[in-house]
Amino acid sequence: MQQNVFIIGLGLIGGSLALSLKRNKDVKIIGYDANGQTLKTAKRISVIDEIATNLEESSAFADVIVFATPVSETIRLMKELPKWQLKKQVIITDTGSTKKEIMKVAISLKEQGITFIGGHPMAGSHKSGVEAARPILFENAYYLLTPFEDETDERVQVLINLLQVTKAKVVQVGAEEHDHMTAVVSHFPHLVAASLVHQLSFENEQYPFTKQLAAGGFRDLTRIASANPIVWRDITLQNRQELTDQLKAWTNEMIKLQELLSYADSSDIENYFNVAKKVRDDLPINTQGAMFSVFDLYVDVPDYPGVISEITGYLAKDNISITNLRIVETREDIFGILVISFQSTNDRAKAVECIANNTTFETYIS
Ligand SMILES: NC(=O)c1ccc[n+]([C@@H]2O[C@H](COP(=O)([O-])OP(=O)(O)OC[C@H]3O[C@@H](n4cnc5c(N)ncnc54)[C@H](O)[C@@H]3O)[C@@H](O)[C@H]2O)c1
Ligand SMILES: O=C(O)C(=O)CC1(C(=O)O)C=CC(O)C=C1
Repeated sequence: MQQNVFIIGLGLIGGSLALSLKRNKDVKIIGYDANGQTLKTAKRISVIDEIATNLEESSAFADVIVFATPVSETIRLMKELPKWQLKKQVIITDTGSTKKEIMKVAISLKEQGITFIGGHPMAGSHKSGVEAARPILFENAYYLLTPFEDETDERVQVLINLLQVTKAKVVQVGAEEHDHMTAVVSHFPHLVAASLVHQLSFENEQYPFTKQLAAGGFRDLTRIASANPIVWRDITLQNRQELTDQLKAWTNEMIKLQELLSYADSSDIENYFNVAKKVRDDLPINTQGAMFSVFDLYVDVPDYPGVISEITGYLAKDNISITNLRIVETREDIFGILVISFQSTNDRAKAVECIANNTTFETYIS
């Protein structure tokens, strides 16, 4: 039976969800975006099947409505929702990175007999907009749902069944717990990344060459500072309390570091890095999701003209698609490091084999 899914907000996440759900031939995607150009692009590149020109009217055809808008807009739209024409059995969900404030607003929907099940796919990127959307974005990632405690299993199961095609790992959590955990692994790291970039910018006034030296380490650590400021403004505002708590804990950690520096005890310093390395190395980095949404491969390449097109040529011949390519200019010897990004671990593994079969270049996975 055909299921009509109405996605509101067709950026990175709404677009990726649309592309992913469309793989189920029984699902039809109706899309809406406040930006008319985005809406047209979404239709032109087949992210959606049908354009919705009017929120109130298009909602009447939807079995499932997904808000994939910045979280403040999601709350504003949720408050308008009871005025829209809705099917009796419609399920409303969202993709927002915060859940507590959204579930508070959902209480009034529930009181009006409307089913709302909060959602948050733990995968994404610093890129935004419909052109960045990818059907495989959610594969192997956690997809958190925050239904009300007394929501019927049958209603939650309808949403879980719909999401099955994304190949995400759907897990149910409470909204408060959600906002605490995501503050730790996602929201607070974004604040830290932004603050490091501010620090560089300040430093750069006196030492302009510093920026040129920002190579792999700084770039890896601050990639997420390139994300959409509106999305992150809203997340920060909605999860302000948890972020304040994280900032306090981080400040205490910095005081510990200050002490380590002032005592200059080499074994304590080494131990500090050892503990961090162990915890970091034990993270489940080979799965997609909160940890990685791109899969990088490092290739040691000799410096001769045409070497990059040679490698991309081998990959193209083996039908391996790449999502990004860059050269890390950290060394001045005859080899450079080419960093190639792939959409999945599988593509990256195939690339390792392909490069080994065709060249003598060393490859590394960070
Ligand atoms: N970017 C990530 O990594 C990520 C990951 C998981 C969840 N999320 C959450 O998903 C949501 C969308 O994020 P994104 O990264 O796709 O952002 P995005 O900037 O790529 O897309 C947001 C889209 O929403 C549209 N929009 C804004 N207000 C609207 C409105 N009132 N009506 C209709 N459309 C509107 C914008 O025009 C834009 O196309 C956010 O709530 C975000 O917190 C983001
Ligand atoms: O991979 C990234 O660039 C992301 O920022 C993805 C990320 C994260 O912080 O991990 C961002 C926001 C989310 O709500 C979920 C995932």
